[in-house]
Amino acid sequence: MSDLANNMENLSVNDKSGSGNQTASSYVPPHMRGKRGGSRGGSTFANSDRDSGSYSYFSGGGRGRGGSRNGSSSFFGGRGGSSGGFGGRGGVPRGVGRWVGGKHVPSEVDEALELQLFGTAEDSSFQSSGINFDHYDDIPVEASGNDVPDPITEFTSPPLDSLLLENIIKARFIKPTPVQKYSVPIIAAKRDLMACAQTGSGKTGGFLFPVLSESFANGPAEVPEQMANSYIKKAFPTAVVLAPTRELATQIYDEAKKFTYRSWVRPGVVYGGADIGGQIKELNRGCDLLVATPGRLSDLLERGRISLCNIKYLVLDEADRMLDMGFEPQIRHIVDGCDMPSVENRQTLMFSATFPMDIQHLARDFLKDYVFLSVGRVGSTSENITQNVLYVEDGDKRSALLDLLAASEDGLTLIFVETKRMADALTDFLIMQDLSATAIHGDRSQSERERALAAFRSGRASLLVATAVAARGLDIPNVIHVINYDLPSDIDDYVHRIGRTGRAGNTGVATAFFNRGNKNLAKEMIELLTEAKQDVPDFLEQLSRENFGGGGGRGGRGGFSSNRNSSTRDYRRVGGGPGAPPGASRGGSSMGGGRGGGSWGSSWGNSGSSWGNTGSTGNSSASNSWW
Ligand SMILES: Nc1ncnc2c1ncn2[C@@H]1O[C@H](COP(=O)(O)OP(=O)(O)OP(=O)(O)O)[C@@H](O)[C@H]1O
Repeated sequence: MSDLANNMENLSVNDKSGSGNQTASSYVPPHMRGKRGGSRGGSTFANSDRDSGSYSYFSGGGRGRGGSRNGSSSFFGGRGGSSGGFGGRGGVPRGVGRWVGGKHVPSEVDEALELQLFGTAEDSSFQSSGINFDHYDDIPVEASGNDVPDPITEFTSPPLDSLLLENIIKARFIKPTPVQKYSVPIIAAKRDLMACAQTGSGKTGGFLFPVLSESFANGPAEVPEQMANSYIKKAFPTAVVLAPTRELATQIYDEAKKFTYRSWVRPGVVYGGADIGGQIKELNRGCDLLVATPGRLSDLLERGRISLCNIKYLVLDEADRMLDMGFEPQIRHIVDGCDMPSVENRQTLMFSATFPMDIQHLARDFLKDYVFLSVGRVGSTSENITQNVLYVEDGDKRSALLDLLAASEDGLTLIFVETKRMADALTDFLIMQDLSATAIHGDRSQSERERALAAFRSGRASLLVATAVAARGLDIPNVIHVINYDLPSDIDDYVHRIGRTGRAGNTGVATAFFNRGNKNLAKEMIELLTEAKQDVPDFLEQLSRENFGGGGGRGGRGGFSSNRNSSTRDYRRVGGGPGAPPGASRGGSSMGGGRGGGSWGSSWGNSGSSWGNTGSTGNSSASNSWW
């Protein structure tokens, strides 16, 4: 158990003695009295931030991973600019190779760009430095479907393209993670894939490696003649990766920049909330692998700036989220309502750490004869994460939080709340306590979000208060603690949230504040904790018993049995096989609640009809207005 976990054992968060006078300028937690200026309080950051009157004044340009490393890199890595990823010299892109006469001609080595993309082994802001995936070998892997290819055991060329292998080595990836071991040969065998693997276990490489390896070896697809003569200049990507948030899209793009280094493949990224004109300009310079949020991609498709006619690979990252109610119409529009090749003529790849049965069922519309891959149990949490569940009444949460933070080791702490308003209020409160906090949520502008994330990644703000917008996919090294100040209503969201720590073989701590308001989650929390070999507090058992018969189940999602065991496998193997009508397995829940059969059922018939109303931002306003 980590020191933090030990420290927390001594906490009594219901001890009201420490919670009085919360509005005083500086709260002193019980065990810190007489020790002010501990690990967090009194940082120069906090002071300067308060002087500025608001937590939003962070200058960009942190050294964190992802889009924020270059400050400007979230917009096509500053290609053509002086600082960003492929920054051009006199218009010649650095690190971009060519495909000439049926041959791949990699670009010259560019040491400065290499340093920017891959960092050094000593730089802890590059997560892959010194991590160890060895114990992942014990994790059970299940691959179901027809003729599943054997996994690879090492990164070698062949089967991987030699340039890709060089880039993998430059990234200091020593051996493939379990999901990568399987996904590489499955995708190389031209199979569709639904892959479920724990948070932080390398799913991004799981789709990038096989897609890029094939692309490097076989070159670009020809643009159809009638398209080439189009009046409007268009981009013709061969692979499109859809992600639910701008930050995740940017992060995937940054990973793609590493692994496409020196190759003919040019990655690009488009997302809402940013200047569309600048994005179109970048697309016009060429884009072979496009990472996009669905709303902005729909917008660019409508404007005729992108054609999907050459798509060989459609990737849905966080696929369950992408097919959830908010995004599904947009995805259907992109997939069925434009010029993307049919399911038979493209490969469709879905990745997530969670894959509820109802979403698996829906996903079959987009897949053909796919392999279902589960690494660990679908929706399980990593044993690398020590999970604590504390009983805290709503009114005691602030003081409990301060107690926890005071007991924390140095490092980054991510605090999840349910609403944007709460995110702002709690951040203000933390800053009032001289803590270095910032916030990320859907009401903040794109540049504010980027600055907040950059400040957090670089450690200038050690606390990030976030809504669910930061729950999925974000890969931030040194997050040592995730606190669910407010729990989500869906257990899968909890799984993704705590997965922001304990990534890539590292350890982390997750603490949840639980009270009667969360009792619908009690049963699934117990299952999850037990499965991950964590302590289950007595009050949770008691609340679960109280709630028994009260329609627990999947919280907001509902649909299938509340028993996680029955929803952690390939749905084709637990009844409701490919031939089953939609209602047969989706409506089979005895727990009721959740999606609400009526509206869910109706979305099947409405494919693509309502997408246009959801706007052009990265996130569907229909589904996430609270975050
Ligand atoms: N084979 C590998 N060797 C070393 N590091 C790796 C390897 N594959 C991935 N990583 C690193 O592990 C971290 C987590 O990877 P990634 O973000 O792809 O996880 P994920 O499974 O997509 O997580 P999430 O479910 O949260 O989206 C990243 O920092 C990545 O660079």
